[in-house]
Amino acid sequence: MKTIYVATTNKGKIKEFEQILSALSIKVESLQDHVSNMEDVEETGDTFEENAILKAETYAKRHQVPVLADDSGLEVNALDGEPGVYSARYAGEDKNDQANIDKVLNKLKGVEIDQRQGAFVCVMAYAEPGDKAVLTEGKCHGVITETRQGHDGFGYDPIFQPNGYEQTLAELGAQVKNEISHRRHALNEMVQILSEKVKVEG
Ligand SMILES: O=c1[nH]c(=O)c2ncn([C@@H]3O[C@H](COP(=O)(O)OP(=O)(O)OP(=O)(O)O)[C@@H](O)[C@H]3O)c2[nH]1
Ligand SMILES: [Mg+2]
Repeated sequence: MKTIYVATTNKGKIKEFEQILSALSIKVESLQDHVSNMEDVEETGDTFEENAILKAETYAKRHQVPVLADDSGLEVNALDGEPGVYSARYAGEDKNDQANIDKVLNKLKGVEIDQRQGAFVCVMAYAEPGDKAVLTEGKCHGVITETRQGHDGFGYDPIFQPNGYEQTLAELGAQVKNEISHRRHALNEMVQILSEKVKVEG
């Protein structure tokens, strides 16, 4: 199978892509390690789908390699789906995880635990140079805790407790997260599609 390049500027995501895909026996490389000038793609879409397509198709065309990219984020029911597509930049353009967490916790101050449901969403896009992207989606449902707990992972992991667990993703650690995460679910489906594609294309 040809090498697929994972295109993301987020170090936390790269680690998860590599761990999940190696468990699924797929070899990937980081596009950032392959090219010297991986400039960020501007995320001008209003939906995860639009931004995932933008990233995969633009990087594939720009660097002439097959690309996997995702657009992901946290949707909180009590905040009408915020931070959503703006998850990385919720508290400002400098993408500060700690400030983003503070903003969510402040907005949810006084909201009871049974009203703090939310989900991580991941839209995965695979594109070959010049072709339209193929998309899959994964979700991980849970609740937003009242305080930060744990140090693993990235983003909002310290305040997200997946359904069926008593700890946050940051406490549960990479092994558990990568079994149950939105990214894992989206990649499982994508790997199925890519293996069918290989069979058809020979
Ligand atoms: O706690 C978290 N655990 C996760 O598993 C997770 N997945 C996404 N997110 C949040 O959503 C943003 C993605 O935004 P995003 O898809 O635009 O990615 P990004 O800007 O970080 O990098 P790139 O891939 O676009 O280069 C991230 O920065 C995080 O704030 C997560 N938070
Ligand atoms: Mg981004």
